[in-house]
Amino acid sequence: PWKGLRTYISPFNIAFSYCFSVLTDTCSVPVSEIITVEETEIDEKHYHSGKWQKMAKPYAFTVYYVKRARRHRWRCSHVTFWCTEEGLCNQWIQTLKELLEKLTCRPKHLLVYINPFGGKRQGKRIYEQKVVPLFNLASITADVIVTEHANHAKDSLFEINIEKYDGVVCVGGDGMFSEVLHGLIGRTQRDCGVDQNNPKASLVQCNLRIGIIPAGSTDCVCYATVGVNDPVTSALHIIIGDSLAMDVSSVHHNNTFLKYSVSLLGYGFYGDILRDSEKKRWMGLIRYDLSGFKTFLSHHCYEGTVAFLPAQHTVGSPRDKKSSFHGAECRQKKRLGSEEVEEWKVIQGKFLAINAANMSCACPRSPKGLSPAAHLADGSSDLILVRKCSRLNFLRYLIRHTNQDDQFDFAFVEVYRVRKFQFTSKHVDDEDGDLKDLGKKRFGQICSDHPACCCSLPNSTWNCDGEILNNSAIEVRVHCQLLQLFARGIEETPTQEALS
Ligand SMILES: CCCCCCCCCCCCC/C=C/[C@@H](O)[C@H](COP(=O)(O)O)NC(=O)CCCCCCCCCCCCCCC
Ligand SMILES: Nc1ncnc2c1ncn2[C@@H]1O[C@H](COP(=O)(O)OP(=O)(O)O)[C@@H](O)[C@H]1O
Ligand SMILES: [Ca+2]
Repeated sequence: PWKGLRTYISPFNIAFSYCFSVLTDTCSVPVSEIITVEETEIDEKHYHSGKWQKMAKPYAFTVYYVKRARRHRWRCSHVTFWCTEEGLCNQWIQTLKELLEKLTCRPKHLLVYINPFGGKRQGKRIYEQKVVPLFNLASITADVIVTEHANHAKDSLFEINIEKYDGVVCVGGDGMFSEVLHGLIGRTQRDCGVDQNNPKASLVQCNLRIGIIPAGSTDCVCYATVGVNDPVTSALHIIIGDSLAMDVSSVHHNNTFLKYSVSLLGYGFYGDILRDSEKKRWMGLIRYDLSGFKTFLSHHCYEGTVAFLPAQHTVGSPRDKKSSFHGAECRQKKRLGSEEVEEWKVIQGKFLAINAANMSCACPRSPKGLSPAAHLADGSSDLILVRKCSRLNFLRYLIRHTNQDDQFDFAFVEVYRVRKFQFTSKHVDDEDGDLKDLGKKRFGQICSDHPACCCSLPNSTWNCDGEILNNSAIEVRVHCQLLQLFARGIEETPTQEALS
């Protein structure tokens, strides 16, 4: 019946493998990657354009599906199928729609937060121009909140009736994602009666998944979980209902909850960059380069003690060559029995940077990230200690984040996979004054007393996913798979044929 077809679909494929094959360009698309199926109106012009005239009145339907493009990008593509029998055409539409309805992982109704001031201030435009048309195509409805101030999204998640949504979408950068995550985790704990201030409490997993439409400055969470910071790709992962579990670290100070962290928790270098760059927010994205350069020249180191609990339950090490990223599967060897003794390790010294990476922290600046083999969902974090060294050595260390060389292969760099850690500065936090003033003054000054080595300063601040923490002494614990994203992890690069 499919005479004169431009494209041909095999019923057998649908029946047996939930796939359809487009024989003309031989591609196969799993039903799970079909965005939608629509009846196609055939206009008079099209019909009389010659090609179809010999055929009886044709009927057609269009399948919209995910097509992979270069460098982990996804695009919406479509193919139209024609035939002369109305009944058969309808049957195809019906069958495909039924198959799609069985995919219960797909969201229907979403709550969207847009930070209009993130990154290049394009959040609203990106959402309206790139995401809305795709959500409409997929019949996804959304309630949209454009934030009016910092913490708007977080606070609103404590009040809103979240039960009617299938997910929360944040349009912005890592800071905006962090807000939504605090709102969602905080709300879940409140609803379940768990006290976030108790560092030993076992937190309850969130039911709603979060989708990130990248519109920020670093977009590291999106980049490291999708493979690219591209709004269309992220929208498509949301539409097809992908899920990716991820670990979340809780940060406490003196039995008081401070923050959660999913990507980088950094003291010293990244803390100083962030503190300096916040004053330069008006500059946009280059603020990080300027502050980075300035912080690099300042070359401050900080004295303190790091105590950590090595992760014995995980497979693999931070020094593995191949990224052990792959996603949702939790690569735990075994659950630790409560009778197993926890052995803390203690390291004291002067550090240029202390970084805890819960994920690779890959971003456009560093495509393999701070800890390329960090695992997203194994209940561990990679703790990187960069000890006092010369500027030249620190520069060599930084440069290795941008190429294929091993950034851990230095005598002054150590890396551990941990479940918990604590940091205490040699100089105790003085909340009401002296040190803070000192802290304010010291930024920007290039140490002239010790030009060759480091200038030791009392305290830095923690950079917690792009937010500043005011205490230097912290206690950190990784919560395995506390959160789910609309993502699937970074796919193996498809072969050239698959792309053509
Ligand atoms: C010599 C070049 C060295 C480049 C080394 C780059 C390593 C970059 C790793 C970045 C990891 C980022 C982890 C994610 C952090 C975000 O959560 C967080 C918030 O993001 P948001 O603004 O989107 O909300 N972003 C940040 O904290 C920004 C970190 C920015 C790091 C910039 C580093 C620039 C270093 C420049 C050194 C220059 C030395 C020049 C010597 C001649
Ligand atoms: N309407 C708003 N006005 C001011 N700040 C906001 C607003 N909405 C969100 N924020 C805050 O802006 C900060 C940075 O946002 P983010 O989207 O991460 O952009 P960037 O990647 O450029 O830092 C976040 O900490 C968030 O709390
Ligand atoms: Ca992890």
